[in-house]
Amino acid sequence: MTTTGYSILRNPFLNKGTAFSAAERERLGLTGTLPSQVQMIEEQAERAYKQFQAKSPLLEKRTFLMNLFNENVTLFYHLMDQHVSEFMPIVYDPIVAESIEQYNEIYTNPQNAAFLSIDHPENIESSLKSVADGRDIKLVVVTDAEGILGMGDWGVNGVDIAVGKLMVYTAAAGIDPATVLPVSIDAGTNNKILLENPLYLGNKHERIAGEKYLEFIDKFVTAEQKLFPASLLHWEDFGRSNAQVILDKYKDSIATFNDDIQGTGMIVLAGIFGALNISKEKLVDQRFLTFGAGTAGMGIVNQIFSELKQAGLSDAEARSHFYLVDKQGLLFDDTEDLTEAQKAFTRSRKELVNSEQLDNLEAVVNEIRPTVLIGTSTQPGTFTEAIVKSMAQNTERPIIFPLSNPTKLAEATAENLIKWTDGKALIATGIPAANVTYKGVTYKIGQGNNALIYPGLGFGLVASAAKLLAQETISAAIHALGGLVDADEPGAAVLPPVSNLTEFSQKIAEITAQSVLKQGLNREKIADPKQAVQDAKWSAEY
Ligand SMILES: NC(=O)c1ccc[n+]([C@@H]2O[C@H](COP(=O)([O-])OP(=O)(O)OC[C@H]3O[C@@H](n4cnc5c(N)ncnc54)[C@H](O)[C@@H]3O)[C@@H](O)[C@H]2O)c1
Ligand SMILES: O=C(O)C[C@H](O)C(=O)O
Ligand SMILES: [Mn+2]
Repeated sequence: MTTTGYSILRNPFLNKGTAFSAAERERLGLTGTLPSQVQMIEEQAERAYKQFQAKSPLLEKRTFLMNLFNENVTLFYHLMDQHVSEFMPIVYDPIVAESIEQYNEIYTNPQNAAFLSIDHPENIESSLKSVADGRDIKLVVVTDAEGILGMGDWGVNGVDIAVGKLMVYTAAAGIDPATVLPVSIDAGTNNKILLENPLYLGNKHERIAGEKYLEFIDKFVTAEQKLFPASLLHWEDFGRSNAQVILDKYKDSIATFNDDIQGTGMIVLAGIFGALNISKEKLVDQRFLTFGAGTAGMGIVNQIFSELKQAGLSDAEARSHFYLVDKQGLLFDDTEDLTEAQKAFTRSRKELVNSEQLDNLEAVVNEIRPTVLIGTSTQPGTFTEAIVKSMAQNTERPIIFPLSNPTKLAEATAENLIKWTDGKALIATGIPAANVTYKGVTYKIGQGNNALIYPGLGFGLVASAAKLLAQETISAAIHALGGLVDADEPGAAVLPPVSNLTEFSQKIAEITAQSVLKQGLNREKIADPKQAVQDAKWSAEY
């Protein structure tokens, strides 16, 4: 990195803008390049926030923040620290979805992301090196954008989700933004809108799949590990047919996790624990219905399954708690087109006399009377009044999590769920939801989004120099978060509020680091895990 003159003003990791002192200006060859007043970061943040407030609509606010990030990373995070609940939905879900849809039209600056093209595997290593620009990379978020949120294939546009996820990492947990790298794997796209858009910035051909794709992924992992051997590799928004395959291939040899599978499984189980704290019920007494048994749905099922087994249930007993509904209806062992992950949790037709009729969610809810209903289907409005009322008839405190993102894809709104169950439903939604006031009680709605857990988990792994992520660590982090609910407050949420994100991310990071050390999975010697987390924490000050 060049560190003098205009090159420093144009380097977002080093730039302080008007906050460079007279001495620094002198030393760095900046005298005369800035107005004479030297400002504090607080003054810069005040000005930036006023500029932010003047922008409308939210997508414009997002563009403003991205430009600020491109100019001065420290100032961006200083401001985000002050307004985390306000900025989260803009920097991240749901507004990130709009920015992805309009990426080619609103494109400004690649935000220090690496763009890897499937047509040029020979460039993987040199590209990663160029983008890192000598920085010591500790965390990589990679997407191939085949399954962006619930919106499907968005080709190179999907890079924004990797950027957004990393912004949440720093704002929530305090990972040094100079040590992170967003990566777009451009394997082509099957999205016709993009292929027909003359402004499309990615590879203008169909998605490459199969052997060639997996070879490219392998080359990427090899290069990434070679260049950044101390890094954690986070997979985001891969398609259903690749996400689990890739995770299984690498999870036992490097520090890695898939956010949609594992992060989502973790946040949902933490939310269920929060709900059970409120209803004073037990996990082993629940019947789980997952609507949309894809990447996230199966990640959730497997996480709960693992917890049930830890509670002493046999494999068969634990499996008997689950019912999966996908496009085909309730999944039976003779259903066609089952995925590998689904096969372990199908039902037998013998157990249900009217199995032929169980081809839609309503029939299944009426028949099996779930106590927990999870939506990861990408199908908006599918938790209908009839379905929700049926659940409420059969269980005192139904746990209902419509998790599909972004906003337009949610299976139900929190407001309707409260109304239809007369305030009985225990709810978490994928995107942020406002409080719901009903019959004099104000219900707070937890955000069941993996963003509430992956930053603490990932930061804890980085801070403890973890070689691998073990199930035991995942479980420890879940319990840490699920226990943070104030169960006795009327209308309590099942998860802690985003406004406390930095506090609970710190706690999750500490628990994660402790667990890594307990299992001897740390690459380096670390005396005190809490101290290691503290020492690794970056703060947005000059
Ligand atoms: N809140 C969170 O933290 C979180 C985390 C991950 C994913 N999600 C959301 O979950 C949704 C699914 O994501 P994914 O990564 O699992 O995608 P995916 O494509 O892997 O899975 C979606 C599943 O839904 C099924 N489906 C489609 N139409 C259906 C229908 N009509 N009825 C029943 N099932 C149907 C698909 O066959 C597939 O199995 C997305 O909207 C995503 O934003 C939320
Ligand atoms: O990105 C999000 O908001 C959560 C999750 O990873 C998703 O894919 O929906
Ligand atoms: Mn995701």
